[in-house]
Amino acid sequence: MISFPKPDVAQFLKTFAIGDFSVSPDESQVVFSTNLSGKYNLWAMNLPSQFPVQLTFKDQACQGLLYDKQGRFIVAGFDTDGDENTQFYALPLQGGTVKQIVNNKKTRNFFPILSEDGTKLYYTSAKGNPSFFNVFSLDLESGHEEKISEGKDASTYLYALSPEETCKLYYRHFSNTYTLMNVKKGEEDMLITPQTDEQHTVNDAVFVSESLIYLLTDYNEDFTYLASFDVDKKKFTKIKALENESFNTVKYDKGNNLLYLSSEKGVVDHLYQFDLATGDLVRVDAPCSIIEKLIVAKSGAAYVLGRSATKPHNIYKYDNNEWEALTHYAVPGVAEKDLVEPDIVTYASYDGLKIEALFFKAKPENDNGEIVYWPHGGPQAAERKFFRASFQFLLNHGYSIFVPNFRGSTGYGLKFSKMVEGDWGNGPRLDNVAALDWLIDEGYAEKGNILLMGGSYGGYMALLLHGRHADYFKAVVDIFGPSDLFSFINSVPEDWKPVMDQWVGNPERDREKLIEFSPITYLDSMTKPMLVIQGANDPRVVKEESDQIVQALQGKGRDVEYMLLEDEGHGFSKKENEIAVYEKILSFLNKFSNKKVNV
Ligand SMILES: CC(=O)N[C@@H](C)C(=O)N[C@@H](C)C(=O)N[C@@H](C)C(=O)O
Repeated sequence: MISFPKPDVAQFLKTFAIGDFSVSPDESQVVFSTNLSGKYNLWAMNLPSQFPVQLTFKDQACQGLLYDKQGRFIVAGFDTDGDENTQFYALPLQGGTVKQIVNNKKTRNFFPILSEDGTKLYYTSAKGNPSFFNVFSLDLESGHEEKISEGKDASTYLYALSPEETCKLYYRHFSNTYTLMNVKKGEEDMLITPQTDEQHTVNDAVFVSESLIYLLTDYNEDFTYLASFDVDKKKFTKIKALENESFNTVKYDKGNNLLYLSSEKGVVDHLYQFDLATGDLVRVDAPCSIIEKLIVAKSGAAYVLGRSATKPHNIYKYDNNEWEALTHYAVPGVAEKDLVEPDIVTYASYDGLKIEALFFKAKPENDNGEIVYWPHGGPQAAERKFFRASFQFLLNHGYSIFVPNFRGSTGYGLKFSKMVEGDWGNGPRLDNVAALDWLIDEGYAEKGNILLMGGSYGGYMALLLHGRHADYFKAVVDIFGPSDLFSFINSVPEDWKPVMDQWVGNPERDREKLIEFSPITYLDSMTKPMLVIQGANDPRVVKEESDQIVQALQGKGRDVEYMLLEDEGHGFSKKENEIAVYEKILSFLNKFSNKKVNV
């Protein structure tokens, strides 16, 4: 029998992803943004056919995707090569001709919302107010545009309209752990959570009538619960909480008088139906461990975009108590059983704080004995049970991967998430050191023999661990990590700047701390070979953050390779680039593998 070689990097990375999706009002079409052609474009399935047809050829990732409420056209946002300056376009249901409807060059635009009759597009924009944003109403027939709201003390987004459009809901982002919503009815402006000086978040809300809103908030609690706000009575009511679990999405099923709720519990998500008449909350078994988007159609059918550790992005439909997969993405030629499901482990940090981590162990037949240590990005994010082609191909090539949800991560309550604020380089760093010691004590790794790799905040942490604890590692990969917190604070998008004080620190007030927390302070001890990867258009962690650390280390004669991607931002959206990046990473790591890899 003929034998075939092991799957290579390209094969794993030819697993396609889905960035966003929407369902037409009559449920006859599903549109989704996917990299099926190697670059992100919109594709559609004209149901019941699941054969996808390509609608756009812009080769750009989509942000903001919705149908006209009468199902006559689609609105989609695209940026250019990762610059995050999203502009809006309208297109016919069968694609082809795309018409640009918002063209605010070099400006960030967000959250398109169409009026019920499809004549008006509401959107939030940095135009004229780069820190706090303005909201515009654009008449799609005449092209006349009106500013309807001006953000003042926080980035302010138009979030939703009531069914008859008499109320507008605004979302205000003061920091990642302090977000409020206000409802505006005529000239009256009301907060939908009680007034307090205690920081809390409102992370989703839905109108079920002109005057009743259901919202998800952690006001007065650590985990996000379901509450309601009656606009006429100005009354907030707590409805339903779960233990150590935060609701993060709420959708309304009018026909069945139900709410669909998704929740976050550590490294997995759950899905529920909440009966508004009886108050019963029923868990619905989801076909994936992470729910990235939930849509409830007028018919009551629910649509989910989700993924699991061993299953890439797919769209599923839930109807009559049954799930149907509408897309069938998988790793080409690799069975799910040959992919690795992570173990969930818990270890105690330096101060006794319990930290949850995912440990992906290479299968014995592949294992090369190497450990890749991956601090996640965000930092107010988490590594969860979701598919990463990059992890699965490294595992297939023998590398085990350890990922801790250090303090500051999401999924463990508001207090835990706040623990990184103003403390980028101490508590979270020591949680990482405790994880490294745990790996050594448990016999999984040896000091000095660990491979360190991270992206964004994870890249920052990789640089900082390299600078302060180089003796644990033999080589380091930094993917667009901030290298100097002073220059990082100065170069982030304008709307992030008001957040930096609480999130990272103030360059004057916290000068000593920011020096201590900046990787560039520790150049002398960064002695291990490094690979640095950066997207030239990254607006979050700009190219200069990588340029400066590479130049400084190369100036000292250190072994540092630099890979710059001209047409990418904060991530690798084009298959060709993604494959080149991970081929580079694999060959870099293979140089340090004790057991020569059988490729
Ligand atoms: C709403 C928002 O974008 N807030 C930002 C301050 C934020 O938290 N951004 C992160 C998602 C982010 O991009 N962080 C970088 C540094 C990363 O680690 O990916």
